[in-house]
Formats: sequence, structure tokens, C-alpha cells
Amino acid sequence: MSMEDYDFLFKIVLIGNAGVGKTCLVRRFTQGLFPPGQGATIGVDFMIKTVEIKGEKVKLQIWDTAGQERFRSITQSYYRSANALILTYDISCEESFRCLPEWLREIEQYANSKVITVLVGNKIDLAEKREVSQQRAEEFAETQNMYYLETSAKESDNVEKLFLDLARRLISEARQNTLANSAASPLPGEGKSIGYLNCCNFN
Ligand SMILES: Nc1nc2c(ncn2[C@@H]2O[C@H](COP(=O)(O)OP(=O)(O)OP(=O)(O)O)[C@@H](O)[C@H]2O)c(=O)[nH]1
Repeated sequence: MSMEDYDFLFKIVLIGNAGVGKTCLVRRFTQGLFPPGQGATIGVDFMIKTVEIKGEKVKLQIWDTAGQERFRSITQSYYRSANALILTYDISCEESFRCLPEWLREIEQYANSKVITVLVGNKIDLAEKREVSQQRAEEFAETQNMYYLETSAKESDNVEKLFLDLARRLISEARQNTLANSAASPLPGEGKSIGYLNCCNFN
């Protein structure tokens, strides 16, 4: 019997340009609110939410990083142990989309090679100000092997789905790893543990 209060633990890190809505997505998911006058994140913020998926408790450690360039060296150090990254841009801000290749280079350089990356186009409530079409974003995501989802932290569109789908994918990935590992284990079927993927891609 485990003494832990969860079956799975995953670390999710949000990255992307300043002002795209990373903090608002996290607040919406963890606290169910859209904070008025949300200030810029300084460095890195951290929240936890435990969800239940098919009867199993999944604890999500969610790290919200600052998008501003001047915090980049701090935020980079959080990529390494992430099980998943939520790369966010703002559908009403072309510039935030154009910066995505730069973010992908950061991921390549600092994150674990097994990390699951989801591309999120946020602020879909600003439909009349949209600068990046859904099709263009989907095509880009496909070339980069990323899942793509559009959200509104403000209207609460797809925010639960974003985190819950991600949790399901992480569970399925963890199970595959456990299966692969248990082939050599004397106790197959033990251990739903997760784990952080500790491989170092640092230069
Ligand atoms: N209309 C609309 N505005 C949003 C949405 N999400 C965030 N915003 C607004 O966008 C601004 C920036 O939101 P934040 O969540 O602070 O953005 P961030 O990506 O965390 O920014 P940094 O912390 O500087 O990296 C705020 O004024 C929010 O109110 C959304 O879904 N729709």
C-alpha cells in the first residue's frame, strides 16, 4: 500500500511569449477564475492540482514561467525535469506565433527528449482580432509533432480539456514505460510510479 496521496505525479511547464495568457490558463485550471489585471510573472510560479482520471489520483505540478526575455536563464532551468510542456501563443498576436520556432529551439536545447509538448493558441474569445488561423497553427503543430489546442482562459474554453488530455497522455506514456521496464523486472505489474525523466540534455 502506498502512503502517497496520488497514483501519478507529473510536472507540467508552461512557456511562451509574455502576455499570451500562461498565468491565466493556470489560474483558470487550478482555481477556476480569470484574474483581473494579471501582472507579468516574475521568474517562475508554481501550483498544484490533483485530478481524478478513471479512479486514479493524478497530481499535476504546474510551473508557470515568465515570458519576458530577461527571465529566460531562470526559466530554462525548469525545462529539464518537465514531463510535459505547454507552449502557448496568442491567436490575436502574430508576433507570439512567429516566435514559436525560437521556443522550439529552447525546448530542443533544454528539455528532456521524451517531453510531450502541446501547442496552445489562447484567447479564442478575441475571434474578431484573430491574426493566426487555426489551420495555419494546426499545420505548424503537425510539422513539429505537437498536439494543438485552442483555448480561452477568459471564457474557460478547452482549459480543462487541455490539462486533462495531457494528464491522460502522460499516464499512457508512463504505463508504456512501466511495461517496458517490467519486462526485465522480477515483479511485473508493480509500480505505477512515474517518474521524472531525468535525462540531461544540457550542454
Ligand atoms: N481576451 C483574453 N485575454 C486573456 C486571456 N488570457 C489572458 N488574457 C489577458 O492577457 C494578459 C496577459 O495574461 P497573463 O496570463 O499574465 O500572460 P502570461 O503569458 O502569463 O505573461 P507573462 O507572465 O509576462 O509571461 C492579461 O491582461 C490577461 O487578462 C484570454 O483567454 N482571453
